[in-house]
Amino acid sequence: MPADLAALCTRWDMHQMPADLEIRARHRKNLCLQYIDKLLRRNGSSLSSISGMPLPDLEFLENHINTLIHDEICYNPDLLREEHERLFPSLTAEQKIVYTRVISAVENNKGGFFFLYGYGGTGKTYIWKTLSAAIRSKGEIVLNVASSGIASLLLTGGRTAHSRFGIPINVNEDSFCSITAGTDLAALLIKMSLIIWDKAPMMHKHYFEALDRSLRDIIGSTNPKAKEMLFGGKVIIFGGDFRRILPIIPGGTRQDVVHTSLNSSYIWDDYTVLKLTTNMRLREGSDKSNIAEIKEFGDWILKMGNGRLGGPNDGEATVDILDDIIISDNVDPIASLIEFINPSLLDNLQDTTFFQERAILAPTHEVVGVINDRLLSQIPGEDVVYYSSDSICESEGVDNTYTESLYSPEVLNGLKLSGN
Ligand SMILES: Nc1ncnc2c1ncn2[C@@H]1O[C@H](COP(=O)(O)OP(=O)(O)OP(=O)(O)O)[C@@H](O)[C@H]1O
Repeated sequence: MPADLAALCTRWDMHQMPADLEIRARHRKNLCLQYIDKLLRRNGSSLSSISGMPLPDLEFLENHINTLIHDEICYNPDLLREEHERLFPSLTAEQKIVYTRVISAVENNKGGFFFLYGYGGTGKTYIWKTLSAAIRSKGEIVLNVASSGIASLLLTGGRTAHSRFGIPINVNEDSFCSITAGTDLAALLIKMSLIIWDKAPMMHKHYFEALDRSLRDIIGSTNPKAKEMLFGGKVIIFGGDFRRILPIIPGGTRQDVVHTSLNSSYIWDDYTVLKLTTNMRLREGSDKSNIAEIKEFGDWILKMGNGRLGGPNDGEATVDILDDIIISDNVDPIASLIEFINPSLLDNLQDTTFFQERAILAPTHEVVGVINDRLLSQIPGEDVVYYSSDSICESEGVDNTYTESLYSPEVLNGLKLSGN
């Protein structure tokens, strides 16, 4: 939080407003404060929690609507209907079954917990988009979340589950999300019709259990029956593939990992599994030159996930990796990887789509750091470092100035945490 934010407030210019809208200085200031408050609330804070900050006038507070709900219902219904009309007819038979089951559960309003199981390319994201368009076009709320930031980018209005539900970083079997009754977030959760949670299997079961307890609590405050219902009687659909990344337990055994998975949770007793089995990346109309290659890779990765490569094994095997996904440069593999993903980097620096179309994924933050440093060293000009956060989350139990002082911005910025 910049220290001169209060001064900044008074200088804020309404250049974002339509030219024909004349707003007097007092109104301008209040709109500005309301806007900053909205940004803060999206990130679990508010103007009132920062000492010395002015608040919007009561006049504006009276008109204040729940910005979280507003954000979720402000989609253009005509565009959503068009999108739905485009996507729905092309759903395959198995995709339509998923769609119908979920839509029926939402319409019945009696809750439902689904798991959509399908390996990569079977069209899970396609279904999320179709479901979201169908429900949002009616003015209802769909919360699209994913277990990782990068996966959440694929969803319309997607957020990480952590930030959307205020899930604490350190959870245990008794944890709750940081959602307080009566807040904007609580009202959003009471009002929403469907939660879509993509790439769910990579999260520890305690995250889902924390959400279950919190929803029962929050929704139960308006409807006592919800306390006895899974996820407070809301419809929730998880998606993913257990062959991919499971929860990471530092130093954990195979049994530890299995024990922390979603399907080892008490919530799994009430699930309905829906399955997708057709690789839509190989459908008619796909780029023919790539189909054979995609099919070969798809079959190989599926066998790998099913433990069918490297002969009979009990979870450990020596597997031959396909030649085309191996970096054969033993001398400077990082440089080769960067060159492979970003060919002619310097010639493409001004091309705005160049970096949007490529990404290097790495298993740990250390490796991300090494690759980043190498890549940045190739780009001419001075480095500028922007930190995403330099204060500790209140939900982590930092409630006094002494503890806060232990976590200075320098300490926080020096941490290399696991996670996504
Ligand atoms: N019914 C469909 N009609 C046309 N294209 C489809 C259909 N279903 C999926 N696709 C396309 O197939 C490709 C793969 O689908 P999608 O990304 O939804 O799969 P996914 O299961 O989410 O994959 P991953 O798990 O790897 O993220 C996408 O290009 C998508 O647009």
